Amino acid sequence: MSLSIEIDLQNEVPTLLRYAYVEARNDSTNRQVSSFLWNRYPQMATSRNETDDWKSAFLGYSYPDTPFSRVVRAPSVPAILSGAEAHLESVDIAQNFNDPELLDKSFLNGPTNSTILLQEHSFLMSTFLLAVTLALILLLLWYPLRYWWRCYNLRSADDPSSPLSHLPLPPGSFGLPIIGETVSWITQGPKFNSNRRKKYGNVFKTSAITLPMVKVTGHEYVKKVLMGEHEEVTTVWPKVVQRVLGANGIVNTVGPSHKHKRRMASKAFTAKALNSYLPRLRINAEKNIKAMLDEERPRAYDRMLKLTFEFGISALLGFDLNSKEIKTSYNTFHDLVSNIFSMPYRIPGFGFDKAMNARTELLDKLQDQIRKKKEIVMEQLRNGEDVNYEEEPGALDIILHEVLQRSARKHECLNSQSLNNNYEGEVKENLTADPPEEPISDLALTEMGVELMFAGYYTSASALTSCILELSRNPKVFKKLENELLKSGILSGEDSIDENEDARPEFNLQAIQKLTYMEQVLKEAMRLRPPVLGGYRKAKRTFQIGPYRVPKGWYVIYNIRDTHEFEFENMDTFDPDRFAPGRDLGDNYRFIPFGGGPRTCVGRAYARLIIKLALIEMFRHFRKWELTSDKLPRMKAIPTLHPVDGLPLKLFPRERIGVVNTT
Ligand code: HEM
Repeated sequence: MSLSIEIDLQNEVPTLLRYAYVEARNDSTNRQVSSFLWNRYPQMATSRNETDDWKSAFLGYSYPDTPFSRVVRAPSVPAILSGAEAHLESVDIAQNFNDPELLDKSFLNGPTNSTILLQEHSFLMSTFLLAVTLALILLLLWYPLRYWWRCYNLRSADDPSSPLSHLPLPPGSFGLPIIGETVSWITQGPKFNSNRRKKYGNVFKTSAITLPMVKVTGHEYVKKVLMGEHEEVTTVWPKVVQRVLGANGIVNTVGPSHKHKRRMASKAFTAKALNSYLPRLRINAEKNIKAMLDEERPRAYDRMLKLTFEFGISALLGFDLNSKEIKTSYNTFHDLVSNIFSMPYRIPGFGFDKAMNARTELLDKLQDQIRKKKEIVMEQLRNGEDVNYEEEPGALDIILHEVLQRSARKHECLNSQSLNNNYEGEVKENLTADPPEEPISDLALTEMGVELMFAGYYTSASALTSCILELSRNPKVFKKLENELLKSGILSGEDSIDENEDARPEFNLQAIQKLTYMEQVLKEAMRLRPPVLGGYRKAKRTFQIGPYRVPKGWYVIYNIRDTHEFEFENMDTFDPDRFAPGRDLGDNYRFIPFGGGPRTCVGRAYARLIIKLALIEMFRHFRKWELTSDKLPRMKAIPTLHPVDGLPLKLFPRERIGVVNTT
């Protein structure tokens, strides 16, 4: 009992102070005390008015409209006041007012130990009770919630019009209500798939981010999904990817328009086009690999990112930027790519917002360039000229040329007005061709430029880093590749390739394509560590996969890494001879680092070229490289597979660049 009185008094200190204050103010001789109290304990009333209310209330007045007066009229107040009075009687107010310390003691005494204990206990007790209540509620709701979640997902699988509705759904679990298996997916990494594959097989259902989906592994099922593009499935990238890359490029376009854009883009990756990129790429490769010599702690992945980015700027976009401009655009692209798999909530300063800001900045710059390029191409077309490969066009220039040329041919309106001023509208009006070819607008070309960069430089840097990693761990493979390069004559040649253009004979696409062992090494690196782990699709209609049905509207994810694991024995052994000429791989869909079917990677020939070029430069400059740690680096899958530490290397430069010591 006594404890509770103490608590009351403690809790009511402000009341006591108010009481004292009112008392003091009532007494005209005690004005001094009153102002002292006001200054010292301003917290006792939020305003003088409030105190006046209190005073009035205490004296028996009431102001019905003031909240304070309502408090005063509360039934507990008289009791508090009498408690306060009782307390004050034992305190000589007038005396204590002159002694602040005493006043503190009288009014603001801290709670006794037992009071604190009781307060802590009561806090713990109420937390405990709250937790128990919540647990009970959850327990009661658990089974109904799970049942609802199951029904909700099963309802989404209903497609009565489908002749396949009698087939069972793939095995698997929808996980926890609402969040599904999202948490396990994020936390378990590759084990998420492998554990479930062991349990359910190569086709299983799951649910993540509230969406029911089917995950597919193995050449048979993956082929079915990839070949079903446009008919049974359609590509659907996550929302943020869609927004950041835009709806007009290749990646997010579907149907005939997609086919048309791919056809245009593929012109930029013919042998002729690739050969025309080579001189620029070689200079860039040499500059970047050489720069590693000056670095205190060179990291392979970081350098390869810079290198593939610069490759992209010059060969894909066809820009000639100075080092400052390259650095600025590198940072902007980095913001775009590294945040492209963020949560779809645009909050200033967070991932999605950063990626969108980067998009706006890049589109602004690119659109300007495209307008200028367009004028040049228009002039060439008017003069009846084809792409001038001597002038080292970028992939985007070649695509632009193709787009404008086709449009001009098709509509027989090669006059500057129609193409310059209202290109999109003009073509739309006259469109009668079969299959329909959507006009490719400036925006579409701009978005294609951004997406070629996006799709190209992180992926290639990832594959290159895996090659470098495995070559450092497999000296025999290193030696064999070195010998191949030596025999080809590609390694010879002095330092400055731009000044000694003929120093390395036959340095062209065909010569690089003859490096079969290098191709094997690259394939094996991408088998073991595919840069892209899989792809997203959505079922356009209910379709069959194995003995199961995939319902219309469900998401389908095909697994690249898991397919390699399933299809190849000794997944973790690095053995380029798996891909030796004459070794029959069987079905093409057993090895799918570039995907397959109508959505197969558009830039794969370019990617293989730049990776090989960079490796050649590595061999020209270094007789050996080693990892700085004995342990394999930890890998991260987003945005593409890469070592978290950037893969620091110890480099062993060659005495003379390009000269291999064969002893
Ligand atoms: C080693 C490097 C690369 C790898 C491993 C890779 C992998 C892939 C994969 C797996 C896909 C299919 C995605 C899907 O099925 O949804 C793809 C698509 C694509 N890739 Fe690559 N890629 C690489 C380099 C490049 C480069 C250098 C470019 C451009 C120059 C590029 C441009 C594209 C484009 C535009 C698509 C979308 C195709 C479409 O939707 O029709 N990729 N890539």
